[in-house]
Order: sequence, then C-alpha cells, then structure tokens
Amino acid sequence: MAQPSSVVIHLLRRDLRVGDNPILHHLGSSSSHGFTHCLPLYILTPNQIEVSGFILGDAKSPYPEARSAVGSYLRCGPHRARFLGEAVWNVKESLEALGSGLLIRVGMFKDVVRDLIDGLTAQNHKVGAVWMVSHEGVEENRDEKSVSAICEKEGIDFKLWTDEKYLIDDRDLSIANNQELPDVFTTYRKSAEPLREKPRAVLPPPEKGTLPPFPEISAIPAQAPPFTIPDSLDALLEVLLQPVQNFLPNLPQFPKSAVSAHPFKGGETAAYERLKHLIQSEGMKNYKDTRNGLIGTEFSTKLSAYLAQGCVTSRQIHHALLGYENGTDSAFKNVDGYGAGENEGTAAIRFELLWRDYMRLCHQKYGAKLFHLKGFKADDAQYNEGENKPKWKFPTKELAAADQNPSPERIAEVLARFTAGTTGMGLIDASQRELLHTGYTSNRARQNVASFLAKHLGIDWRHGAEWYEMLLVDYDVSSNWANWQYVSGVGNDPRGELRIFNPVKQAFDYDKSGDYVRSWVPEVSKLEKLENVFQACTASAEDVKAAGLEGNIMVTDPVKRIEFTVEGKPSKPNKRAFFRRKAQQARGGRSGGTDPDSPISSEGQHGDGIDDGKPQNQTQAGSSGQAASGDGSEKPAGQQGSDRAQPRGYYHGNDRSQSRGYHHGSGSGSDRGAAGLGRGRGGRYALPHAGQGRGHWEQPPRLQPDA
Ligand SMILES: Cc1cc2nc3c(=O)[nH]c(=O)nc-3n(C[C@H](O)[C@H](O)[C@H](O)COP(=O)(O)OP(=O)(O)OC[C@H]3O[C@@H](n4cnc5c(N)ncnc54)[C@H](O)[C@@H]3O)c2cc1C
Repeated sequence: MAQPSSVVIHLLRRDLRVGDNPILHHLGSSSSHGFTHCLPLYILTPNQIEVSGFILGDAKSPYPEARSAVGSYLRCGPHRARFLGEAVWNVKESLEALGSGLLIRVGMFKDVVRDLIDGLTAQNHKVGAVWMVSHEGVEENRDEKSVSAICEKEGIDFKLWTDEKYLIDDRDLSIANNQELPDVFTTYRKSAEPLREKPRAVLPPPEKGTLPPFPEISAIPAQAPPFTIPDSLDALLEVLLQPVQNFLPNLPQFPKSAVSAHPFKGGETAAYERLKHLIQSEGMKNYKDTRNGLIGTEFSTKLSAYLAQGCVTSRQIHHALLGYENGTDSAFKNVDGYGAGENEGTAAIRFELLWRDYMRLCHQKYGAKLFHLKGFKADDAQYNEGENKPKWKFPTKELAAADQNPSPERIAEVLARFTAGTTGMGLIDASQRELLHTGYTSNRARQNVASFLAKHLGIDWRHGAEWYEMLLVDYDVSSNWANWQYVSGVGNDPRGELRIFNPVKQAFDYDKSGDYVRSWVPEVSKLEKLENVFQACTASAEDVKAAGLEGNIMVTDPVKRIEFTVEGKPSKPNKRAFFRRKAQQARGGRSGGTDPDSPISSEGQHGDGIDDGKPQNQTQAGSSGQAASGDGSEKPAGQQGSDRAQPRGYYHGNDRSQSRGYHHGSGSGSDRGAAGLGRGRGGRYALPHAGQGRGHWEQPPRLQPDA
C-alpha cells in the first residue's frame, strides 16, 4: 500500500534565496522531517502590490487597488515590481535546478493557503505543515495569524521560522526582549560589538535532489479566478508592470544627461555577482570614502534591494568579506588588502548592516507606531526638555486645523511639486527625479529629501514615507519608515528636531561641481553659478534669461528659499539650535544623549546650515546667491509673499475617484484627534473609501489611529 503523503508548504516571503535559507536548509539536510513532498510557494498579496494585471480579459479585480493609507499612492511602483518579479523568477529557477520548483499565486495568504489545502487534500495529499519565516509589520503579522488560524483548525503544523537574514541573529542579541532595545543606536551598537565576531555561520543551499519532491502538477489546484499566472519571466514582468507603469502622468523623459545608479536585476544570482564584484573592484575596501557619493553604481554597495527581498543575507555579506579579509577565498586574492584583516571599508559595511538590524528591532519594539504621525515618540515624555514637538501641515481639510496656514490646497500643491521634483531646490529635485526614473537615490539624498519635507516644509512626513514606499526599489518596511521617523524628528534620533539638513550646503558639500543636480534637472544645467543650480530662484534675471528659465516655476515660485552664502556659511548662524544642542548633551538627551553613530556622516550631524528661511522676493535675489539675513523663523512654502492659489508644476495627481474604505490618519501633530475620514474624493489626496471588494475581502488598516 502506498505511503500516505505529507506535504509541507514552504511559503517564501522576503527570503527569496536558496542559500542561507533556514527552511530549505532544514528540509535538504534533515532525514527526519517526515515530509514526502515540499511545495515552495510565493504569494503576491493584493494589498501590497497591484495584481489587476494578472486578470485576463474584462473581468474585474475582486480587490481594490493596492494604495497607501495616507496619500493613496500605489503601494508598489514599477521599479520594485520589476525587481521583485526578477527575484521571484530567479528563485523559481534555482529551486527547479535543485529538483524542486516554485508555485506562484495571487491572493491573500489565507485564501491561497485555504485553496491549496482543499485542493491537495482532494487529490489525496495530506498537508502536514505550513512553514514560513516571520516578518515584522502589521500586515505581515496579520498574514501569519490568518494562516496559523487555518492550520490550527485543520490540525496542520504551523511554524514561523526565525528569518536569519540579519547580521546578528535574534538568538544572539544582547537584549532579553525587544522592549529592552536602547533608543540610541550607539548604545545598542556597543552592546553588539565586536560585530565581526557575532554573525552566525551561513547555511549552505540544499544539494540537488535533497529537497522533498515538488507535488505532481495535476494535484495542485489552479489559481483562483479571475487571475492567471504567467509562465515566463517576461510575461510575469508584463503583468506586474502594466497596471503601475503610468504611476505619474506627464512623467518627464529620462534626462539624456543622467545615468541610473541602480541598473541592477533582481534575484539571488545577481546579488552574489554584485557582492563578488564589490570585493574584487575594491568597492568594499573603499566604501568609507565613497559612501556619500551621489552618482554612479559604485559609490555604495547597492545591496539594499537584494537585502530587502532576502536575495542575500547580511551574514552572507559578512562571510564574503571574511573570505577576503582572512585571505581564505582565492577569488579575492588579487584584491588589495587580501588577508590583511578588517579594514575601514569592510568595518563600515558591517556598521551599516547593524543599522539595518537596529531599524528592524525598533520596529519590533514599537510595532504599529512605525506608521503613526507621532512616531515612536507618541509618548510626550520621550521628548527632551525644551524640545518642540513637530506641528504638521496636511494637504487635506479633514486633517488640517481650520486655520492651517498655508491652506491644505497649497500644501497639496507643494506636495505634488515635492514628489515630482519641481520644488526649485536643486538637490531635492534631482533626488526626487532620480527616484522617479530609477527607484533609487543615495542615502545622502534621502536624508536631505526627508528633512526638507518634514523640517523645512513641515508637511506630514508619512507622505514622504509612502512616496518612497511606492518608488524605492529597495523599500523595506522597517528601514524606510524608521529612517523617515529618524529624520523627521519623531523617531530614534536623539537630536530630534535639532537635526536639519540645509540642502544648499549639502549640495555644495556633496555635489561639488553640480554634476548630480545638472544631470537630473536638465532645466538648470545651463546656469553657470553653482548656487543658482542648487537654488534656481537665486539666479539673476539675466542668468535666468540666458538659461531659458524665464517663467519656470522653480525660479518664479520656489516652494522654499534658503539663505546661504557662497562661502558656505549660513547667513545667520543659529545660536539657538547650538545652545539647545549643548543643553541636550549636558542632560544626556533622550535615553542616553546624542548619537555619534548617526547614519548621517559628520557634516550632516551638526546642526550646520540651519535654514533661516526668510521669505525673499525673487527679484531681490542676487546672483551671488547671498541673501538678506533672515529672521530665524521657519516659514513653510506658501507663506512666502502672496498666497498662491493656482496649482503649478507638471504633475497634478492621478485624479482618482475610487479609494478604500478605511482611514488611518490622525491630526495628532497639531493635537487633533483621529478624524473619521475615508470619504469623498479630493483628487490626488483623496482619502481611501470602499473599494469593489468581493465578499470575503477585507483590508483592515495597517495604521491605527494614534493612541
Ligand atoms: C528617508 C530614508 C528612507 C530610507 N528607506 C530605506 C528603505 O526603504 N530600504 C533600505 O534598505 N534602506 C533605506 N534607507 C537607508 C539607506 O538610505 C539605504 O539602505 C541605502 O541608501 C541603500 O543603498 P546601498 O545598498 O548602496 O547602501 P550602502 O551604503 O552600501 O549600505 C550597505 C547596507 O547597509 C544598510 N543600511 C545603510 N544605511 C542604512 C540606514 N540608514 N538604515 C538601514 N539600513 C541601512 C542597507 O541594507 C545597505 O544596503 C533609507 C534612508 C532614509 C534616510
């Protein structure tokens, strides 16, 4: 009599690799797991990625579009959709090469798993277990619970494995539980050092033929209609991209002068190639000197997108570095520093990877506060004495105070220009356009962009985080939202409100010849003076004319003017900020004082170039870029001069009339309670309302109202 089958469903998530994969390793190396078959499965969930492209013909999707809660942006834009498709296909091919395979499905976890259990059971396959790695995130935890509940009901083993893609394994942390995590990175780092000795060994990929076989195709139920699953990579990319590629109407052409810093393909194979190249080209060795670059593929590792999808693990990076440092991997024998131990560059990489671990641990500690307007600092006691709590401006009437100035309409306009890269602030616009076109922008640029939105413009930072979520090829829920909080002053930056980037000074420091801004913002490329390139409104009328910029909104209506002398000093040093920094240091700051390990390198850390922000009439702006001294007050865009009521810029939103039936915002920054929203339309910034859900569809909020 045939042995009864026992199938383990291995649900791959952001562990899209066969190497260093704890579940595959266990199944490939243990003879006692008891499974006759293994069904590796990847699910594209309609709340996180748009799946309407998988529908053949005219059928309607049972799910609402995958859009964000606050700004109603697409959850996953074309750059990451492509990268993800490539990564999924690559792991499918790798599994096939090992004698297994990968089933791709569209749907919510619980529906797909339910269908599979029913279908396999009907074909005399007993599902013995469902295994997956655990992830942080409200939605991710909800997915886990939904599958766990089905398994419990059916008497199926459900196991969440530790996701081993971090530098220091959770089982080796110096803290007993996540509530003990220090709120200052340096404190955590010190408890984790020496970093080079901490990571566990890498798990080898299963050997060919060692994984329990893939169930016969005839036993696997088909994808639930109306979706169909493509059978080639090209077809998969087409259905993933088709609904999201026109995410920004009137997107300008990719500038001829610009080159993508992130031309990389998704997948584990490409990740290993990149890692090897970085060591062989001395990119790792030189990383400390190059990491603040803005242009090209080589100034930083560009491993983030691979790490985000789990195509490579931090400890695999660490071990590849060990092979070079210890002189044990002959592939690197010709590289300077081979066998000479850890160097500045490789140490800095480990340090950055620890930042990634830390952001994830912060997410574990604070849970859904990651998405709250008030951030991790929801508790007022978490602010330093004398530190101002941010007062946010909102682009919707529902969230804005009745007397919000500038008006919600103007803020919506400014936001549209911020996202499209037409603010008139060169570094910000260049970065935003680079992001639009390539899905990547450097860490230096990200910090400036986030600081500009949150601190110069005072706009609800979650719009920036959601915009990044849509566009970043390397979007990672913990790293993105925790970094946005950090820079916006509501997260784990002990300097909070005091850290403000002056994007003009930063441009002078990091884009010394203006090549970066000129390449992504070709309109300003003909301006000769750097200060004008970095802030077009400072150009003289003559230079504006010569550059063909007459009437350009970046000149006539910059969303912000920043005073800055060409000599590189703010025109009016901000004594107050300095004084308060000292006071804060003396007090030890929040949970232990300022953080010398801020992810921001030295020039960015020191409150330098605090923006005076005095409104300035464009015609008064001198060609030198020197402006009249400011009054020290921050004035948001729209308060400059006369009220500008007419929308400008080339992007006016996607005019969505449909959105989802939930709301998660809160006006807490202005001490307004959570408002009952989710109604009506409002163009681009309409809040979600009920979609065309099928019976069982529900999409509870990721964000809870600020408690
Ligand atoms: C507002 C903002 C949003 C961000 N959003 C994301 C995001 O969604 N996903 C993401 O991976 N990173 C994010 N970062 C962190 C950082 O900008 C990127 O990790 C980095 O630019 C990716 O390029 P790279 O791989 O070449 O980095 P490298 O400079 O080569 O660094 C090596 C690795 O270290 C990690 N790392 C470096 N800096 C940080 C950091 N500050 N926080 C967490 N990990 C870090 C990344 O995994 C990175 O791949 C964000 C930073 C800011 C300021």
